[in-house]
Amino acid sequence: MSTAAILTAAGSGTRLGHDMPKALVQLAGVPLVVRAARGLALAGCVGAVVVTVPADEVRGFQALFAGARVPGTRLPVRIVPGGATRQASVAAGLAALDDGVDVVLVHDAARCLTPPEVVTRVEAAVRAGHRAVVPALPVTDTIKAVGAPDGSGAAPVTATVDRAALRAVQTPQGFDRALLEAAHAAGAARAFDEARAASDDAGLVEALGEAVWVVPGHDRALKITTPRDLALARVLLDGER
Ligand SMILES: Nc1ccn([C@@H]2O[C@H](COP(=O)(O)OP(=O)(O)OP(=O)(O)O)[C@@H](O)[C@H]2O)c(=O)n1
Ligand SMILES: C[C@](O)(CO)[C@H](O)COP(=O)(O)O
Repeated sequence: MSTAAILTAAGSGTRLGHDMPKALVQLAGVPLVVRAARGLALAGCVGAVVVTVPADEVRGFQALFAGARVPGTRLPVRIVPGGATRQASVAAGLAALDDGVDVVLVHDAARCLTPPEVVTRVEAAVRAGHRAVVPALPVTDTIKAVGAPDGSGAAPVTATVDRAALRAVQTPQGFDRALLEAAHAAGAARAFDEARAASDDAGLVEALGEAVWVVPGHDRALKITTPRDLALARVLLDGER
């Protein structure tokens, strides 16, 4: 039995605002998707990676992963067309896994600086018997629930949430394969509607009534969503040199 990763890279990157899919945007000369795949390879516990990509970009991504390996490593890569939502892309990745895979890590290409130790921590927790595991960080802002905005755009606060009980969830999220497949099958009707699709895979597992466990995440596992995130990632890399 082995562990595989599904690396989601089929998004367009609207909020980043480049004229190419976000996963192809370069950070210090390396596309985000290649950085993310290298992080998975460095962890040492992943035996294969399935990358979900925009349907019209399959050849371009295949060229990035020449020889169907993560560049600079021997880790095998399969490129598959993703779907209309992240949930649909993960479902497409699941369908492409080899038979011998029993643990699946689902990771965002957009979280391309995730340290390998986070990957190994999540995978080890699944192997230890926690069938659904997410890395996460405590929240540092005060979080308030709000109601509908009034005519001026100001929204009334309806509650202040106890932040001690909250966590901001990252990827990779790790799962027993059978559980993840059951969760995606049960949530399949939501997959093609962005408004109803699950924003993460653990949410589909929770909807089944199954337990999801949290392990420590990492500041560097930030999701590159906006130009500000990309600038922050550049600063983090510069700080390393
Ligand atoms: N249909 C989709 C949408 C998203 N993703 C992937 O899911 C991850 C998290 O999505 P997000 O950061 O929201 O990326 P985009 O959807 O590209 O961003 P935007 O909403 O700004 O277009 C990304 O690695 C993205 O490539 C995917 O594989 N398939
Ligand atoms: C999966 C995820 O990265 C966990 O925080 C997040 O939910 C993805 O959300 P997005 O709106 O698809 O970026």
